[in-house]
Amino acid sequence: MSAPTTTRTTPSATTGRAAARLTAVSKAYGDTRVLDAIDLTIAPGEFVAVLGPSGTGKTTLLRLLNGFEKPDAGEILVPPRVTTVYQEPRLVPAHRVLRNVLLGQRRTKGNKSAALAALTEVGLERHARSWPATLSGGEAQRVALARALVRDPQLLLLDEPFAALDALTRLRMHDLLDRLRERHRPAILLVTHDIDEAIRLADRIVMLRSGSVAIDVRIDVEHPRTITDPRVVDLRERLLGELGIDPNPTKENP
Ligand SMILES: Nc1ncnc2c1ncn2[C@@H]1O[C@H](COP(=O)(O)OP(=O)(O)OP(=O)(O)O)[C@@H](O)[C@H]1O
Repeated sequence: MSAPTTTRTTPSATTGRAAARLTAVSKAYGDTRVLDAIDLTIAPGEFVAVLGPSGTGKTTLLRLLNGFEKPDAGEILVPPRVTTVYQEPRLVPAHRVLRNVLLGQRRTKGNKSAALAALTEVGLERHARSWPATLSGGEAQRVALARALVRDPQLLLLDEPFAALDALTRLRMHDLLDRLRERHRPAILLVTHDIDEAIRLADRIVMLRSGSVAIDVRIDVEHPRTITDPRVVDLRERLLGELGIDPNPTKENP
């Protein structure tokens, strides 16, 4: 078996037509085998949603891609610019919004105007001088998105970024993510528990189960997708079935 590696590389140089590639990647914590020889390739600009029951290694997969974890075996190729947005916005309370967007970057005139432009893109330019504590949950998460965008990621990792938001704000965030994606075209890997969110946003859904890829399916349905579209209904039933959930719980059996 080859030694495990994580390599940051120019996508076109080593990964061919891929923004990220995992080859035979395994990861265990003690006796718990979390990922078992996973193969996964994400194309440049592709939006992949990762679903799966709790504890199947979704977050571990993401942590391998952003380099916070090392694989036990296999090879991971990622581009140089990888950025993660988490469920909680992770803003520094002692810094104003603009400085949070600039976090970790030099405070040059160019970087500042790029940060302001990113805040404008997420509709928060008027909050540039606000403190994080004065923002709503949705606004704070938009700042987190602006902070990710300003780094111009080739691979954007989203770890349940909308899970803590109310339903209406979540729908607005879906629209915003659509627009940002259209403009910036990073490859995206979204970890979510929300099947409808995955179907609404992604080009492709990967479902993990017991450390392996149980389903890997492209969503060939044009946007905007409606939940009544028969192709969406079929896909939803298939995904719910894999999770062991009845798609029509109120329907009476004949
Ligand atoms: N640092 C760690 N040390 C030990 N065990 C860990 C660690 N991180 C994760 N695990 C274990 O690895 C397994 C997979 O965890 P992971 O967080 O990747 O799952 P997940 O699919 O993201 O779960 P959820 O949907 O509940 O967020 C779990 O059994 C978890 O307890």
